[in-house]
Amino acid sequence: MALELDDFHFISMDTTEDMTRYTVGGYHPARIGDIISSSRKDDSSALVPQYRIVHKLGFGSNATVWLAQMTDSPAFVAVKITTADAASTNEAAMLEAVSRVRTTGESHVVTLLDHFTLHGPNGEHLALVTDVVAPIFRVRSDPLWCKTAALGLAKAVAHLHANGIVHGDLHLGNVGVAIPKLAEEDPDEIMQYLGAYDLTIVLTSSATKQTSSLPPYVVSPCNLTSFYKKLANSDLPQTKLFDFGSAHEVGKLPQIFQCAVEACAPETVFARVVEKIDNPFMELPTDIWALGAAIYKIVTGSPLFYGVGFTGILSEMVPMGGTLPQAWQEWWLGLSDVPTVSASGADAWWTRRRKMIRQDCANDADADALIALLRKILVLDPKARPTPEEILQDAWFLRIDKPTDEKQEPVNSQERFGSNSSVVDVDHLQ
Ligand SMILES: Nc1ncnc2c1ncn2[C@@H]1O[C@H](COP(=O)(O)OP(=O)(O)OP(=O)(O)O)[C@@H](O)[C@H]1O
Repeated sequence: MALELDDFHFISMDTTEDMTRYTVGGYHPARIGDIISSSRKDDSSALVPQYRIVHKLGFGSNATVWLAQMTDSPAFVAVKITTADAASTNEAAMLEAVSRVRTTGESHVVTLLDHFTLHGPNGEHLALVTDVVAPIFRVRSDPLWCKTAALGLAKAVAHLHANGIVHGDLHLGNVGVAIPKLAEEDPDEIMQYLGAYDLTIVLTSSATKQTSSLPPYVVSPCNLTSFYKKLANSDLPQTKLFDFGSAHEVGKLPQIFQCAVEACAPETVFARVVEKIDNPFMELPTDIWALGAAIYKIVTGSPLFYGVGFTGILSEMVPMGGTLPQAWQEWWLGLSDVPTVSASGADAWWTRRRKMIRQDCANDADADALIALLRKILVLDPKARPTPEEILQDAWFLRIDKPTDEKQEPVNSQERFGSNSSVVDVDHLQ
């Protein structure tokens, strides 16, 4: 298929990156088969590791991410190439800081294997080489699988926080699961399994606009989901947290502020929406709220809040907590038609959610334990939220339940998503 650049922005933004960002300061115009390294392309130094791009893994607002192989090894890696404007982020430094201190047991953060500056027509980009993961949301499975995935994510947060690092953009779009058997598979068979490339040719309306800033085509990300399922079979997942583009040391501001609607902590939304602070402080408890929202979504498959956007989300958050921080009183009382904030109102909120949560838990007791944990985490006062260690010791994580066949009423879409079911995926506040 060939599209003119002017059409592209509207047609294919969901499956590929925004084409208008292929400009100076934007994405690097990578192509399948490109060999990239820290040196310029004409420097053939054998000592510098080189990576051949073989497929697309994904894209975000700050980067495209590619499946690649080292030229001297068949092993697959992920190469994240940032936009030139985002090249100065401290993502590599944050990942290095996290990797420096080893965890006991398996790691739940992607491993930084290499990083370098890539020179291209749109500027200098940061290239980060890590292990390849499968998207957690697409591969989620039964209740024990989900609990294991949630436990891994809590361990990742514990590891970061023990090292004084706030992730800052913790949502399921930034969480994957390791594909440990990837290295054992025949690379040719893997490529066969990923199937044909879905390419869209980029043709500008006039020849003068066809600059080297543009790639010759854009490619849709490959589908690792069925491949992961084939390899993992019934194995329990090893969760891996990635995208450290908003990560920062405790007490410092992130270089890039962005927060997914479904994971943004109340104090951050309040600072942005009510206090109009452009780059609010995001401290450790903001990650804890996001962890609670992520656990909710891993288990239920649905976001905590749906289709309400940043302005509506605050009034959704208040009734579920049951108490109102002092600093919020004036704002809350200034709104019209708001309910009285009370503990019984919060009980009623969680009772309404219970049916949906129960649907994806092993049994009634498992669902009740999860709700008790979520109610400890999802509180408006950041200081009242538990630490990752307390979360890891929580009764819900300590129990392994066998699914029972207690009969469940099916959940309808109104109960799953609420009445605002119009927004589909991760929406960011930037
Ligand atoms: N290690 C990896 N293995 C497999 N896929 C990955 C990996 N890292 C990233 N991806 C894919 O690429 C996408 C974009 O990556 P990432 O979130 O790091 O980019 P970003 O531009 O920083 O995102 P954002 O829009 O949140 O700023 C991810 O959503 C995921 O689908």
